[in-house]
Amino acid sequence: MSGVEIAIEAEGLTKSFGARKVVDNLTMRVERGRIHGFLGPNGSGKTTTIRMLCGLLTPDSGRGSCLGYDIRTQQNEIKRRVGYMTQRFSLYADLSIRENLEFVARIYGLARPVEAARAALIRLGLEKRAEQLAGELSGGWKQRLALAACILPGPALLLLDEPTAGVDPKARRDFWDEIHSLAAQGLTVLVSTHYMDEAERCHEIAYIADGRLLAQGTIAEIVARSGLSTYIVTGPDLGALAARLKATEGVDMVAPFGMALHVAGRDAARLAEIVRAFSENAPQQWMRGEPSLEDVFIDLMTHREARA
Ligand SMILES: Nc1ncnc2c1ncn2[C@@H]1O[C@H](COP(=O)(O)OP(=O)(O)OP(=O)(O)O)[C@@H](O)[C@H]1O
Repeated sequence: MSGVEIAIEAEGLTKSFGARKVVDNLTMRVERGRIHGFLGPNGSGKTTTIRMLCGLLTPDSGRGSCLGYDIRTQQNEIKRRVGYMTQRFSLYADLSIRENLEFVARIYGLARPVEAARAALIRLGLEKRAEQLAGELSGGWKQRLALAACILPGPALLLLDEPTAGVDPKARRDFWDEIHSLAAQGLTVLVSTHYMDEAERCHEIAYIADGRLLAQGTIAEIVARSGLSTYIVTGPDLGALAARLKATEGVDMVAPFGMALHVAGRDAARLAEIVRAFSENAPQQWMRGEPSLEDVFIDLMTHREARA
C-alpha cells in the first residue's frame, strides 16, 4: 500500500453539447480526504465535469473512476456514495430544518431517519434552529442545511457546486470550517468556487477555462509554475499608469488591488527594464512582490483570451 488513497481519477474526459466542446481532454486526480477546488470563468465546464465524475453525465470520451468505481459503467454505485450540493437550494421552504432532514433521510431509505436527521443537525450546529422553516433562513444557514442534507446518508465524497455564492463572509468562513472538519474525518471534497479566499483554503486546486485544464496543484505549486515576476506599485495616478503599462510589451498582467497596482510579466529581465524606465523620476513606489493566486488566474485568463 502506498498510503495514498485516490478518490477521483480521470483521464482525457471530453464532453460536447451539440457542436460545442464543453469539457476538453481533462485529466485530474484527487486524493482521499483532500479538499480540491475547482475554479474557472462562468461556463468553463466545472459543473459538467462534476456531473461526469459523479455519474450523472456520461463522457463522450475519456475514462475515470470515482471512489474506485468506473464513471461510465458503475454510475449507480457512485451516486450512492456521493453527496452532491447543486447551485440551487433544492429543499422545501415550507418544511422546518428538522422536517427537511428527516424527509431526505427517508428518501435515502435510511433505517432510522429521525436519529439520522438529529445526528446531522448536531454535526452542523443546527439544533437551535431545528424547528425554523427552511424558507425563512438566511443564505448562510440555508447552505448549512443543504450541507447537512448532503452528508446525511454518509457519503465518502462531497461535490459542492459554488456552495457559498451570495453568502456573507462570516457565514462563508463558518461553512469552510465545516468543510475542513468533514475532510479531517476522511471525506473527500470537490468544490467549485469563484472566490479567491476559498481557493486558498483548498488543499489543491484545478483551474479550467473553455473546458481545458490550465493549472492544477497546490497554491504554492501553481504560483511557482506561473513563472510570473511581480511588482507592487503604490502612489498617485495609478489609473493612468495602469493604462500605459497595459500598452507596454513585456507586461503580461496589470491589476489594481486596493490602493496598489500589481504588475507582472513572464520575462523577468524584460520586466525589470520596464520597471526601471517607469520608476525613474516617477512619483510612484515600485516594490518586488510575490504573485498572488489571483494574479496568476488573471494572467491565465488574459492569455486564454489572447489565444482565442
Ligand atoms: N445540458 C446542457 N445542454 C447544453 N449545453 C449545456 C448543458 N449543460 C451545460 N451546457 C453549457 O456548457 C457550458 C459549460 O457549462 P458548465 O455549467 O459546466 O460551466 P461552469 O463552469 O459550471 O459555469 P458556472 O461557473 O457559470 O456555473 C455552458 O456554456 C453551458 O451553457
